[in-house]
Amino acid sequence: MAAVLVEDLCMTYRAPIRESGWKATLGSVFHRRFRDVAAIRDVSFALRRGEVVGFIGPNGAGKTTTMKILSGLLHATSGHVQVLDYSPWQRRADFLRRIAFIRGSQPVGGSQELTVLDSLQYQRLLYEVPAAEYRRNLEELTDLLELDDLLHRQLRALSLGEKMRAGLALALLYRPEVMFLDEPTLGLDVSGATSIRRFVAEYAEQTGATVLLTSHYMADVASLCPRLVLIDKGNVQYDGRLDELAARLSPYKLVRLTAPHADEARLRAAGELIEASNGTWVLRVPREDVARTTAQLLTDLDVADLAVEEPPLEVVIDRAYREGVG
Ligand SMILES: Nc1ncnc2c1ncn2[C@@H]1O[C@H](COP(=O)(O)OP(=O)(O)OP(=O)(O)O)[C@@H](O)[C@H]1O
Repeated sequence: MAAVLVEDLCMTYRAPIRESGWKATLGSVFHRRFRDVAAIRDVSFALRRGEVVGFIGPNGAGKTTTMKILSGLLHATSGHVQVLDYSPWQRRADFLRRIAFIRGSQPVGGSQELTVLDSLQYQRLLYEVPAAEYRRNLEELTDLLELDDLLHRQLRALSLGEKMRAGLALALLYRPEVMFLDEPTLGLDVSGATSIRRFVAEYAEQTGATVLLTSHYMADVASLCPRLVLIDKGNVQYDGRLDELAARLSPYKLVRLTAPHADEARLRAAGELIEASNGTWVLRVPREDVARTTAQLLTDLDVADLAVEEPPLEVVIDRAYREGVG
């Protein structure tokens, strides 16, 4: 059974039309006009239990809308959704205890006057976490999220990165089996983002949770998600392995070599030279030629170091957004 099943999902918002000027404003009090905004159209995908999947797409593609439907905050206009064995829009208490929807833009809700520990205790009551389980989970989360120094501080006084750590602890205290993570590293510095990534990977591995993650930071996707669902203008454009998407959209690999005495002309003959500094060279080489070219370079030149790299994921995804997956 799939942990998450989405079939032919459509969502159309009814948005009020607001014109500028006082006459129009006054008129709209009596005659409100609306327009339909199709946010997602015929979106289908399924997640197996324990999968960690990247859900990516440009701004306005429909990612948050889909996640809101999956967590039961919105009722889809049409289509079928099933999360674990539930229809999310019913928002049954037992469903809510098995999922978490965590947003980087609003990591912690509720009263901002409470301390992190008070909020965790309140969450425990709300989600009916047994006392022994609460103590065990709290200890584990405190350790994994380095919460020791935060527990006795008020939510309102936390920095963005600290809020995200507290938000994750609150959401994961009841051990949800499915996590919808909407831009969990939004606005975090490099080490803050890295620790959130490490935490998500460890949580998923330890608990076998299913994770659907949106992010505009390709480092999140590259480090966590072997599979991608790419959505654009409300439609799924790609659903498959990340490495296959990279291979499809970038028929080149990068060969980075250190060879201080190499002849530039010889290197240019081996591939497109895209970087050269202090004896380190980067060549763009067609995928099918990589093995032959690197063997030849190692034979012909005095090579101190050589590495074959995939092109940066940003480049691949930018191409997918601009030109489509094809
Ligand atoms: N409450 C709403 N009323 C009307 N239109 C909306 C509403 N919420 C979202 N939309 C529209 O639906 C579309 C999808 O929005 P959504 O927030 O799901 O995109 P997203 O992929 O999460 O974008 P981003 O990466 O910018 O967060 C957009 O065109 C957006 O303007």
